[in-house]
Amino acid sequence: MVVNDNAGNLMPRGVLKLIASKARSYQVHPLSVGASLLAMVVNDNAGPLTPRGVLKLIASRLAPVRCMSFLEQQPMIGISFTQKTLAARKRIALVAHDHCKVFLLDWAERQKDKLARHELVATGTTGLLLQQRLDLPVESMISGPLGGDQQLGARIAEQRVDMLVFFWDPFEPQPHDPDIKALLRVAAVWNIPVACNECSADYLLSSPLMDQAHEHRIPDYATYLQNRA
Ligand SMILES: O=C(CO)COP(=O)(O)O
Repeated sequence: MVVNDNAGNLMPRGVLKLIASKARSYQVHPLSVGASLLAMVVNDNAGPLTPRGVLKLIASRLAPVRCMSFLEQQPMIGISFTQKTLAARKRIALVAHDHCKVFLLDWAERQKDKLARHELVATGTTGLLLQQRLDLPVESMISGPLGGDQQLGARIAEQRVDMLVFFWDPFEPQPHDPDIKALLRVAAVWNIPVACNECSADYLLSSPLMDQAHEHRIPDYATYLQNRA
């Protein structure tokens, strides 16, 4: 689509050069599905372009560059995993952006009995509001935009947080977007359950795993350190 936009206005040789350079830059995509999809995208609506030889050239250049299937690849490059037991009493991190705080507070009040069985930790303002609404102990980090998301991320990496309920705002950019992304990323790295809205948070809390010890898979950092020595 990108390649063919305004293609009608371009002279044939210019088209060739432009498409070839774009095609080359896409070719480095490491996943075979990306390359084959691109081949398809580039060839969609290719009719207006001439000569026909150009199309053949592009299609051959964009044909899948790797044949390795996803199943043959390592699950995550260079990472081995180990099992860790999560205790029945979970350490739950709670976070909400300003426009979502009312949803988190209402949800937490509705789920108060279940939340009371676990340890609660939150970013600064969210924590203060939760404590007031629930009358339960909530450990508060500093406020999110001042580094609270990063503090929670560090706790996840240290395996001191077992679950994240983060009602992030899908409509507003945040000044600390990189911190938010980092928090969500590290939660994925350490394979902890994450809920991003009321519905997913209800699903998490209604899981039988909430109130029992269970195993989950985490990166095997100890073995990595041993092998590195
Ligand atoms: O900004 C936040 C998360 O990204 C939330 O921070 P507060 O709980 O301090 O408002």
